[in-house]
Amino acid sequence: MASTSASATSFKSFETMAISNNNYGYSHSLRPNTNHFLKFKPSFSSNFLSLSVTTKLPRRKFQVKSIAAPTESISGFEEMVTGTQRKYYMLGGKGGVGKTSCAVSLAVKFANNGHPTLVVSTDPAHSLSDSFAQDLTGGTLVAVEGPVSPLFALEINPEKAREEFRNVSQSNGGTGVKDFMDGMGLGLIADQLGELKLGELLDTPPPGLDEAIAISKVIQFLESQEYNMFTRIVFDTAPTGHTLRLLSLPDFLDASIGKILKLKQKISSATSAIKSVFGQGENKPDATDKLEKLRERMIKVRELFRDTSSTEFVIVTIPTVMAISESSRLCASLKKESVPVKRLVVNQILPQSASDCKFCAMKRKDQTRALSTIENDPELSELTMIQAPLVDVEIRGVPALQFLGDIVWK
Ligand SMILES: Nc1ncnc2c1ncn2[C@@H]1O[C@H](COP(=O)(O)OP(=O)(O)OP(=O)(O)O)[C@@H](O)[C@H]1O
Repeated sequence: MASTSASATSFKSFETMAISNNNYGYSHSLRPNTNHFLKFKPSFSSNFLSLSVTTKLPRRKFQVKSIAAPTESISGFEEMVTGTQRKYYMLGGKGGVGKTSCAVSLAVKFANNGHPTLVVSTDPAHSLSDSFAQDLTGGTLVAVEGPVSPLFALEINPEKAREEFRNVSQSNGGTGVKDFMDGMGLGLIADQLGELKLGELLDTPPPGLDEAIAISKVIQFLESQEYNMFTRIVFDTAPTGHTLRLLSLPDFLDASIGKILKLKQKISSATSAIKSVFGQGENKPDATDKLEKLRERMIKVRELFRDTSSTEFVIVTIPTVMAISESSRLCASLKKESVPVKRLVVNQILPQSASDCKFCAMKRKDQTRALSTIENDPELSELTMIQAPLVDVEIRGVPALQFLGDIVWK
């Protein structure tokens, strides 16, 4: 294990934490459309960590202060930030462990280190807007105010994305095509189409479908000239179960779409003769092209998840035995699917305190026990463990995210 030991000594890395924000709410930290160049001054001493963030406009000074010493664990951020080749980081884990906070703070840190960065939420229950304290809804790229280099966020509306997919697939394999074929006396092929049950799939989508479509949509954005500047893409993924199903879903969808396209070819050749007899014009370029494009993107999603040179899945967890067990299963599944995974963030570790109340003492004991299970876990012990403290302020708005990022991503 490349990090600090998971014993009680781990807790010595934090002193009691106190954070002030000069009485300004983080939610008002930066106004939209203001000049957002920052003076960014992190300073560390042996047991004091402070970060001043000053915006040119409006004239407000935010200070996030803590008497915490930086953690001992090293995330290997240097390696993550090096190089201009585009890299993808997918952060995932159990619900509520801090995936969004970790993902967003990483994105802010990339942007502050010179990388034009895109952070994407593929979690159906988005929280990017809440995390940045900025309205990012709308399914398109929105500039985040604050960081030095461009930082954009994208919240994909999963239902809308699925609806688009439905429209494309229905015009190929839905009732329109079936009725047309019935009319042409090609009922047998129509029955085969029915067997694909694509409509059913879209009415009761399996978990992971939305996310697969969401990721394919991101790829669609990134293919455009306008957005090829991004060198770091950070995904805030949906909770564990969805992510796992997502891994096998591209294969499934690829197979379904592949069948539809094959069938479509058969239909085209069968109907072209009829059309020539009845003098009907050639088909306009129809939705098949779109479907083919979608299929290509699905293949790219699958490849992306497994590309060790450009992609890494970072598991986020908390120090409880239950969360760690789930993380271990997630790690095993990711490895089985050949998804590159190197780092484990253990979030919300209790800071050291000289005077624990009974409750805190119990909690600390539990956390110590949970951390020691990581050391003995065959899957997780191989990963670089990054310890992130539980801070006594809500991680909301760019200044707070910068603060968290500087503690976690070192
Ligand atoms: N290290 C931390 N210290 C204090 N609060 C934290 C920390 N990490 C996360 N939180 C808080 O915990 C809550 C949940 O965090 P977050 O939204 O990042 O989790 P999530 O795993 O993305 O949740 P979900 O699965 O619901 O999307 C938020 O209020 C966040 O501010």
